[in-house]
Amino acid sequence: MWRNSLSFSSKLVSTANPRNYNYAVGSSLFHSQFYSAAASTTSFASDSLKSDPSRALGSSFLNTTSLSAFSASKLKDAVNYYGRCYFELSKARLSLLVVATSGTGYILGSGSAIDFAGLCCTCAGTMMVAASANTLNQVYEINNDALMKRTRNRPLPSGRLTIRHAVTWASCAGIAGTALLAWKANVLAAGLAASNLVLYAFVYTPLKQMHPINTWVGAIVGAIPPLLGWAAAAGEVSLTAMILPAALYFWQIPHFMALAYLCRKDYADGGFKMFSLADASGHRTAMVALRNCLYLLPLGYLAYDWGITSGWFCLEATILALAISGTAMSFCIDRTTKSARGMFRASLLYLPVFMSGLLFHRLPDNKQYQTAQNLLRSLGLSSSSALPLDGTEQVNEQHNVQSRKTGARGPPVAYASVAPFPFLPAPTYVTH
Ligand SMILES: CC(C)=CCC/C(C)=C/CC/C(C)=C/COP(=O)(O)OP(=O)(O)O
Repeated sequence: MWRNSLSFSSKLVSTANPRNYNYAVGSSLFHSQFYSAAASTTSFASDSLKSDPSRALGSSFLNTTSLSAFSASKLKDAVNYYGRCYFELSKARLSLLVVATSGTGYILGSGSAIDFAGLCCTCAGTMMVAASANTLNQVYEINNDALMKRTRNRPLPSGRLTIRHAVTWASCAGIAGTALLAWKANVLAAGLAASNLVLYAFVYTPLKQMHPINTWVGAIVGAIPPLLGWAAAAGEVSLTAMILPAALYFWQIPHFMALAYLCRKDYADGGFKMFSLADASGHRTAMVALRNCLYLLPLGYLAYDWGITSGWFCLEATILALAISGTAMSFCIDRTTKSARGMFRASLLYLPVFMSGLLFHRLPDNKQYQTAQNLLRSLGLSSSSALPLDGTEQVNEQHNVQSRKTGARGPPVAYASVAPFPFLPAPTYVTH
């Protein structure tokens, strides 16, 4: 199917390109300069020039008589041209958001001292792998993108770049990004990035044309980068690493439900099987969005309870989740473009505010450590072998022992979190 799509796509590029190419860049300064310089200095067929200017660029470089014709300004134009294409192929804004989630995951997974060189390498590696994944997504969807208003001017459907060029770019970026993560972070982070690329480009992307479940698979793809960031910093993933991935997973459902509702005609034209297309009234779409907004409610509390943030974050994240749930509720009641747009805008606000709050109220590592210790002990699991104590923690441990002797209990919130269910007897807070 992948191969069929590629060969079909290349036919589409070669037959439809001249018109699209002229439409896309025909009026640009670059096009006129580049075309005349290349055409006058090489015997290259104008068809191939139109289908991919890079061929003409390469050919002209090989031709010594044409070298002088290529002035610095034309080179600059070519750099701008391809820079723009790579920017669009990479869906740079989306990739930057992915990098932000990965960077936040890195900081949360760091100890009290953040390794800034490691953070930069993790962000750069994530950016490259995300750019590669997004390019492969566009290679696969070239025919569908050509049919949608939102996407028809992308570099491939508009004919500004060939498939081969895009695949080469995706391969270089993907391999370089994964290697950087393996080299400067660890194999776990590199493995998560590479698996996520496969999940996005080879599972989610074909699923978009097959089944509405694609949105949930896409939500997993979006949730992995913060886990990757945590793994890059901590060298492992744990339950406490799951707060931001969980937020991203649940957040994406209302975000994409709103988008799929607002652009449903476009998605139908493109041949995508979005959830909203099989739901003419929009009722189920709105209910799914609301349900997932409500799942965001306990995350602030869990971040506090697991010792990742202070109690302020619990309060702020709960208010934030209530706000986005409110917009989802109004979309449920009044299924109009206006209310769907309201939910979409709220989703755009939610993520940066949630991540900023996480970073702002983040607790130093030893507090997280203490909470993990308490959690394990409360569950009757000895943590001493798995988590050796350092000097500071030994002081805290002595304090805990003292508390045990005096019968002092742990904080009520932490206590509540380890009670199995309200109807079961609560466990003793401190066990040995
Ligand atoms: C490290 C790594 C590999 C990260 C990748 C992260 C990534 C690409 C997340 C995007 C998640 C997602 C479902 C986007 C929508 O794509 P879409 O295909 O629906 O968007 P479109 O309709 O605009 O093409």
